Amino acid sequence: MAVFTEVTLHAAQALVTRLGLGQVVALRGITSGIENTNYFVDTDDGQRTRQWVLTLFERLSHEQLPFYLHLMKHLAMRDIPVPDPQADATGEILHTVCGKPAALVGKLSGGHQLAPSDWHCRQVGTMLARLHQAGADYPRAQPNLRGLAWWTETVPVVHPFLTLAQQQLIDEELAFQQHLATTSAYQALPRGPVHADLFRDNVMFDGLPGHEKLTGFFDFYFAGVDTWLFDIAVCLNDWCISLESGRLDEQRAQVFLAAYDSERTLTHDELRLLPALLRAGALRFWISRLWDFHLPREASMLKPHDPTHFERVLRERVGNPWHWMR
Ligand SMILES: Nc1ncnc2c1ncn2[C@@H]1O[C@H](COP(=O)(O)OP(=O)(O)O)[C@@H](O)[C@H]1O
Ligand SMILES: N[C@@H](CCOP(=O)(O)O)C(=O)O
Repeated sequence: MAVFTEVTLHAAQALVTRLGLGQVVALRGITSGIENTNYFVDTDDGQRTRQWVLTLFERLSHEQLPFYLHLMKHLAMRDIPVPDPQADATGEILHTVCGKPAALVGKLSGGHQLAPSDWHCRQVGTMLARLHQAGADYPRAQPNLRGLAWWTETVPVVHPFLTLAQQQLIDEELAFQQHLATTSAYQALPRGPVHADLFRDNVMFDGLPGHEKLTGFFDFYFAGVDTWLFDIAVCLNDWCISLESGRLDEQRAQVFLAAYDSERTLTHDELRLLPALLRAGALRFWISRLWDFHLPREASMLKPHDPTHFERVLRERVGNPWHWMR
């Protein structure tokens, strides 16, 4: 469990009072997540009990956070199902709790689909395309802070922890991605705000088994302006693969892409560069998992994700490039 900062009832109540939401009736640390401190908070204002998620940002600064929080508000206002950050009487949505930047957002109903079927992939593909389109006129800009510049800076940091074969793979892939970024086809890819971490555990579904409905995307704290194709690749690499082998499940990948494409038609260059971006998506999470695994931060309870998973995914994407045919 990632509770980097212990939040007292007193501190939670002070925020809830400032937001005019009544009394805190329950406060419990959340037993997952690796970036931020998260708590479920239930409040009662005398009329009704409501459920929230309190996030204390452990790495992101007060300067970086307005991009994410206002993006969530922007998307929520355009009917994309995302948690809406709560404002105080002055309209401020970025708060301070225990000396850390913090936000209080609505709790989404339902749970994760950790073994997704075509049914779930279709809904995620459709909603991702809607999110990209709804975000296109978002006025703030911030690059994907886990993009190429960060990979370039972080690969040397994790290098000493790798075998020679791993060093070779990571170096070659980084060089490949650095070259790709200089090409005119890559630079012309459509772009805008992307979630950039839309894994199975960042989407909620609710409803009876086999009929679950997507209730929301959350955890926007890796979002940034990047190519829409990168977001698609991150999703394919998680929603549409066999977790054991890292191989793409072609059926689910077809369904995901067809659903996305029916909302926003993928361009010729997006289809052509998809195999390269699938590699980029794998590299990005291999690096961050290596970094979290070998250079962990202090946390009261924390279970790092397995880096070897994305090493396998990357080897697969390099060895078996996959092209989608409409
Ligand atoms: N808005 C929300 N609604 C419902 N559950 C949430 C919400 N935000 C976070 N959670 C729960 O908290 C867990 C950890 O949140 P997450 O954002 O993934 O943490 P981290 O940013 O530390 O990786 C999620 O897996 C989910 O169960
Ligand atoms: N999805 C990433 C880790 C980011 O953590 P999250 O809990 O915020 O999704 C991974 O799987 O490596």
